[in-house]
Amino acid sequence: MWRGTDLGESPFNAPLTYLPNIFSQSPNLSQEGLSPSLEEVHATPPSEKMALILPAFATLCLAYMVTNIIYNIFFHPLSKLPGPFLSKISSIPSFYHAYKGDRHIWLWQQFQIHGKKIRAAPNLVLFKSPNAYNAIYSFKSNVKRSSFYDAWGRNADDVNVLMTSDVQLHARKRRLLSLAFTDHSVKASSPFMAKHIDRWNQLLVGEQLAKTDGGWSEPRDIATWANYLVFDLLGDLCFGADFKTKEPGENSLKKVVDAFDTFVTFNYPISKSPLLDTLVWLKPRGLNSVIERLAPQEIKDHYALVESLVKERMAAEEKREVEKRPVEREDMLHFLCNAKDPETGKPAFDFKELMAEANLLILAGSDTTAITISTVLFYLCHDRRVYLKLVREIRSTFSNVEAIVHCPELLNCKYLRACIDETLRLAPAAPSELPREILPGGMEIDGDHYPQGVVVGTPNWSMGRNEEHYGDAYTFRPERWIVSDDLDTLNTEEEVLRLKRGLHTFLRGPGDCIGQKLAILELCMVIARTLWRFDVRVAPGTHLGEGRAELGWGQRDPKQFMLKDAYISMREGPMLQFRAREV
Ligand code: HEM
Repeated sequence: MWRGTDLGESPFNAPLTYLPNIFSQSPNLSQEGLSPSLEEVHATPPSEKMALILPAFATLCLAYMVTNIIYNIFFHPLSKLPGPFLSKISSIPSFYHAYKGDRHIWLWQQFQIHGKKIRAAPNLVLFKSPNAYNAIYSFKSNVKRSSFYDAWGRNADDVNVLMTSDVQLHARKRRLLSLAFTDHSVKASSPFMAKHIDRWNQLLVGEQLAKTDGGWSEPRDIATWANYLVFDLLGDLCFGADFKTKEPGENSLKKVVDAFDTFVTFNYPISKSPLLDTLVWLKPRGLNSVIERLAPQEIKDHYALVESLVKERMAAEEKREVEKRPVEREDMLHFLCNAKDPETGKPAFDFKELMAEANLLILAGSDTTAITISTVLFYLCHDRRVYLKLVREIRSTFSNVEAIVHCPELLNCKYLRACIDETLRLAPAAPSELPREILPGGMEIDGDHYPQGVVVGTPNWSMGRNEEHYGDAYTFRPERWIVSDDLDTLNTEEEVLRLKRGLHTFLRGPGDCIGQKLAILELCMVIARTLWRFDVRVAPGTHLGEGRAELGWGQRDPKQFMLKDAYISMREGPMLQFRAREV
């Protein structure tokens, strides 16, 4: 393919904000009659000046756009790549599908039409191949997070590890944050989890148990119920606060969960829009304060609450250290407050950094895990064979529910883990690509060279449905992740390793999910405790979350869970019922 010119050298790579500068520097424009001379402009009254300047400016913009389109179609380093025609010239299709929430489906359709790689926007190449995945996201990759991530920060102080695109700065932040994610801290989170899951289980069956038909509970929309469980759990785990959103009755914090979903759904199309660079430029120049002022009251209240919790805890931890008292709560905030920078021996985080990371943890950890709880339960309740096999594993491994904690028996429940992996393959918490920008020097992907400045990625929804890699890619079959010499489920170690090279829903490499061990523990405990106690079924007559014919190509199968793409996945359902287990 092409070798040579990096995108950074192209005048068309400049953000739209700099448009007037680019054109005012061109020596030919006034000679060509596109704009008036300086003398003419100075001699005319202001209203007439505007009458001259506006058409000239419009003409310049038009000329820029036409030139840009021609460049993108014929001369751009990505011009030979397959993909929808409109995407060659503009990010509008990408923006439109982000706005509709079906960008992951649109990308999947483009792979079906064009093959293993597509140009999804003028400067964006996406791949559907494990080799490309490993080239883009590994520790050796010559990439950084793209400007997509710059669209998400609240203000100049809100720079957390996820939004840091500078490679060295990210590595430093990451090293410090990982001090709070040790094996010890994950194990210490188990009692917090047990407490919240048990209460959640109680509420799921409610007072209805044995009163309604066959002892089944009222139908529960698991999307909402899982949101509340995880939000409460992370509140407790991160800040030592019980948000109580899962409890019945009024609670203003319940609205925070929805408000964050609204914020993500609003921000995602912006981060995929042709105006991204302009908006990112405007953010520190006033746009951030406008957005902050317009934010829903629930979000403002939530940040204020987190701020006071962090301040209180910092003071309490300092006091405890001075008084040399033992630790009262081993939660995330305890580990973050006490983390020391290994190079300086000083506290790893100041107040602002602590706020930024604490807010990220609750956001990054809540929606993702809640989505996966909903999706695991969806797939289990839509496949009786898998459901019964998993129930048998859980109930035969543990003689009582209290034993389901952070322990080798739980982490060795192979079928449980395989069900989670299979769910994350088909319904990833982040369904589209996690975009990375190529650094100076360019890089090889799938045998082709790509220059500096190109943005690349591998969309998770399409990767998980790669028939070349998985064969029966659309079937929910957890057995594919387990080595077995049983004749019905025969599977070799090599085959499992080969499959694992294609599935990285927690990402891989320098920016992988720092909370993945915590998330796996939480998912295992929620599913195992719930299925140990209850029989579960889809509420008769309900179909929430299922694929439907009217949704169109790629979304018709009722056995597949349908998501909306808002960088993280949005969803509804399933509607489930619970009753005390019969055996
Ligand atoms: C099923 C649950 C989860 C999934 C599928 C998941 C997935 C991911 C993915 C794909 C990324 C990379 C995002 C990107 O580069 O755009 C990520 C990053 C991250 N996740 Fe998770 N996550 C989960 C749960 C959690 C939990 C429970 C926490 C913490 C409480 C957490 C904290 C983070 C943080 C801090 C990052 C940024 C890491 C960095 O930039 O170095 N996640 N996660």
